[in-house]
Amino acid sequence: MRVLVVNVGSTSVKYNLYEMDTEARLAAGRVERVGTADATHIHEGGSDRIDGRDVTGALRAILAHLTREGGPLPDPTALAAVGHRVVHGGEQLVTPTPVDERAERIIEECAAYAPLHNPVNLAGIRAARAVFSQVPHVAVFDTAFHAQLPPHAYSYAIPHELYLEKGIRRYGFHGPSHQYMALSAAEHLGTHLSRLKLITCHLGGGASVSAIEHGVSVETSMGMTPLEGLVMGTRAGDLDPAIPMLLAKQGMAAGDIDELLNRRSGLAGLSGIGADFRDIQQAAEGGDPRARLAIEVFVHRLRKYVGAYAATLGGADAIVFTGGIGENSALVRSKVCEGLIFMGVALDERANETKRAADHGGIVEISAHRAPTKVLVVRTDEERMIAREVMRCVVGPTATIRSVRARPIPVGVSVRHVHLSRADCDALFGPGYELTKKRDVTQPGQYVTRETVDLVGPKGEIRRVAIINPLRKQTQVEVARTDAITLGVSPPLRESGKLEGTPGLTLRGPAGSVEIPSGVILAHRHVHMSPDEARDFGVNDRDVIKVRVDGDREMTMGDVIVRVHPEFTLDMHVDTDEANAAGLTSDSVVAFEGVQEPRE
Ligand SMILES: Nc1ncnc2c1ncn2[C@@H]1O[C@H](COP(=O)(O)OP(=O)(O)O)[C@@H](O)[C@H]1O
Ligand SMILES: CC(=O)OP(=O)(O)O
Ligand SMILES: [Mg+2]
Repeated sequence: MRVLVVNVGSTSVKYNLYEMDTEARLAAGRVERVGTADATHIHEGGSDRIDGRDVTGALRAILAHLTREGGPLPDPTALAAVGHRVVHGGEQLVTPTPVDERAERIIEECAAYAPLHNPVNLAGIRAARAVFSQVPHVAVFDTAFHAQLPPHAYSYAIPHELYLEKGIRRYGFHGPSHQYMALSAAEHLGTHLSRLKLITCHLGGGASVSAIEHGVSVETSMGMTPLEGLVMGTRAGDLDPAIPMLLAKQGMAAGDIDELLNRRSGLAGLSGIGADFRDIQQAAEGGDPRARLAIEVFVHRLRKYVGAYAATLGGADAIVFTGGIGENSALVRSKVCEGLIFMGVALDERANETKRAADHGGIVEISAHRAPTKVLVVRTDEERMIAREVMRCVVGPTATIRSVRARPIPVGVSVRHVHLSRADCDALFGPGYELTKKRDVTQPGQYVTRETVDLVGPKGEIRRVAIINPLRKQTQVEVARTDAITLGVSPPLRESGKLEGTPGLTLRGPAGSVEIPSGVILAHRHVHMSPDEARDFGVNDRDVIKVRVDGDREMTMGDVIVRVHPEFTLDMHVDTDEANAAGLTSDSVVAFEGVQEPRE
């Protein structure tokens, strides 16, 4: 089932299209500078200027791109649902909600609490509902992951009636990102979430930090609105609440105060340069004192929260960083962690400087080897979390993949087959015979032929065995152990092409028989993948990995060899014995569990 996730920001529309059976990302892109004459759609194939004067225009361009000939969604009705990130749903909308008129109305009402986000989120929903009118739309709220904050964390120390009557309390935001960080950290550390205490820092345009205990958010820095807490691109974060009152008394209008604290403060206000951390970092390196101050205030505030949350949790097993700044700024991570040795934090500065989450399957450890508190950098994936919630909402809880980083690998069950050499093909089918194509197999350029051969062994024979073309240098016969017993041969477990010392067999075709002296193997299970996919998994060619098989015959399969080649597509090959033992078919997926042995 295909799910499109749309994340509409103030100036951009980001989207991801997933095949949720495997969580494969079929397309991803964004339209930048929405609302201007320069709206640009950036996608896998490059970038196009589009008519994106409003969100509807941007979504039309995205739809046209997805449904183009040869695109990932040739038939728009193949879409199962559209998921929308919505920042605030107030008290009424917390769990993922199918969008209808009532939901739209509540999101509109909550715009007062998230002025930078809800209006554009709603515009995105309305435009997408117009463009994709046939499918369900689901709103997934930033607040959901914080729904279990305890009362002592969500209550402000103001008259309790204000909570009871007006719902004034801490809600917390960036839920999908904090959840993703927690799940990734648990997978990386090989410990169940229920045994972990984590401090997760999402540092992007907006920034927030959460304390997560047993997988539950127990404290978070954003409040009633996404204005409280850390220093952000244009938002002030924490400040004495008397300041806006003073400004109001001096005649500043409420709308202007809102504008000041939401759009003209934070890094932009302190530095006078703008909201982009890269520009500020560059200016600071050039000696600009206001840029330096902006970074110092940013880091100081974050350290304060990290220390406070360590106290809240009674210590932390890991600190996790993500978001444009968290993922990319070694400077910020280094300054935040400086002097936190009292709570077990020590960075491996070299790893901090050089390692990138994106190059290590989305998560990388940058703490010193024996430091008790791990420091992790994660490439967040809010959209994947949202897509899962959409599936839960539309199809039901069983539809979602449990593993977090969920990197499922499709399975191809490889039935016994033969690869022929030119000479053996001639002997079996006649000189110069050209085998004809029946159907493609998953690896590009390879196909099953209409012709078959019989295998004749000392104990028995197996008729009409498939041939896979193109021809090879040496004939190779791949059988399952059960087949080998039938034939009366005893081939070793081998990788394709490694045929020294393997037993032979007789092949029988319409034009004659050949006795091959060697070439019979039990194919070693393996995964084909492209270099991009390998990078995504954080594995290298010839690494040995483990995968988990879910289902009625759940098991872990080790000794799976990774084979990387630009022409490979992601696919794990097992033989029929292995497939039957594990209940796998060619429609199954397995979950990547980790590297068992790196290539020596
Ligand atoms: N290499 C980098 N070094 C420092 N900061 C970076 C780097 N790359 C991106 N950033 C910062 O990340 C922030 C944007 O974060 P991001 O998570 O992409 O934004 P958003 O919250 O809008 O989705 C910007 O301040 C940007 O300058
Ligand atoms: C809630 C919030 O601040 O989101 P963003 O970081 O996308 O602005
Ligand atoms: Mg963000």
